[in-house]
Amino acid sequence: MTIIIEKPDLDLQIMEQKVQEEPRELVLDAGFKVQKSVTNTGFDAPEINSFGQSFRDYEAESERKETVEEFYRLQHINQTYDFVKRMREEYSKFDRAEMSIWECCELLNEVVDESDPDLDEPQIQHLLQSAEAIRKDYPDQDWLHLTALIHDLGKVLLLPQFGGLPQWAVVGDTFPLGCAFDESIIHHKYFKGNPDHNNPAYNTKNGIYKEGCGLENVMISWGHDDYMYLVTKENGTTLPPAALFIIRFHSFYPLHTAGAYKHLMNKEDEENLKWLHIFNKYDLYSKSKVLIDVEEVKPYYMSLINKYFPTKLKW
Ligand SMILES: O[C@H]1[C@H](O)[C@@H](O)[C@H](O)[C@@H](O)[C@H]1O
Ligand SMILES: [Fe+2]
Ligand SMILES: [Fe+2]
Repeated sequence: MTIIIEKPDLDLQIMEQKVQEEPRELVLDAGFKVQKSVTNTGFDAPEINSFGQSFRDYEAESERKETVEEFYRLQHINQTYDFVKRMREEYSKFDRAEMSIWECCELLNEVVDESDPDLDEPQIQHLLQSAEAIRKDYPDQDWLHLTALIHDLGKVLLLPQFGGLPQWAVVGDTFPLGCAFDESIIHHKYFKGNPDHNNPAYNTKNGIYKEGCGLENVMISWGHDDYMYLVTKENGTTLPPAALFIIRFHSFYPLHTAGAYKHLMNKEDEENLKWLHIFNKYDLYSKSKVLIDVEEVKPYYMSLINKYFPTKLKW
């Protein structure tokens, strides 16, 4: 069956205008300390998370610190070039489920992410919180609302039906394989236990890659980002390329926040990275204890899902 879906028109200039506009107000949490954003994306980023700490502070003493650090120890030891290659092959069969995007959102009700120092709510709340926040500031970019809604759906890999992968193979920040692990990666010290770290083919700045080869050609640690990117592509979405880029690289903090690995980017990546920078603010700073009423916003997101995706997808 061929499904024809109207192609969205993506106007990059709209983004250029938006970035210069005055920030709008976004109240995330009652009594939350809200700071005028240091970024110019029109989003008031809160200074502290729901645990009273700065966002992404991996050294702060908190109830989650130990769990998060142990998570990164395992992730850094086990994510190797060969592992990622095997996982990509395995999950490119798309033989685990047939379901709609919304069904997958509901599955995420069961999932809690052990790598995240800022959030311990069910993941469906994170999807809706980030989508609603970005929708408020970019009302005309409906593709961006939907991208936010789906960006973490790959976390279903944690569920038995999708292989029940361990947390280190699903969540957390990502980084490239096949070249040196950059110092900016959280808890970098644990890479000492990774076999690739001592492999001369993989431990130089460029490793197996050529400068400017394009991120499309770079092997990235396996997890919810790469999986959801594969699923989205395979099922013939009409979302624009920037959406796929966001999905695949949203956890690539070493690149989008620390500025590492830029030598691997090409021209197209540079354009897409602008969108990822915008997206990242909403992904990170919308995490809050004020929950969204799922049933209330469902009709809006259903309309976007129908616009950009087939009814059932292969997972
Ligand atoms: O802990 C978080 C979480 O797992 C996010 O979904 C991911 O995108 C982040 O990069 C990661 O650090
Ligand atoms: Fe994520
Ligand atoms: Fe997220």
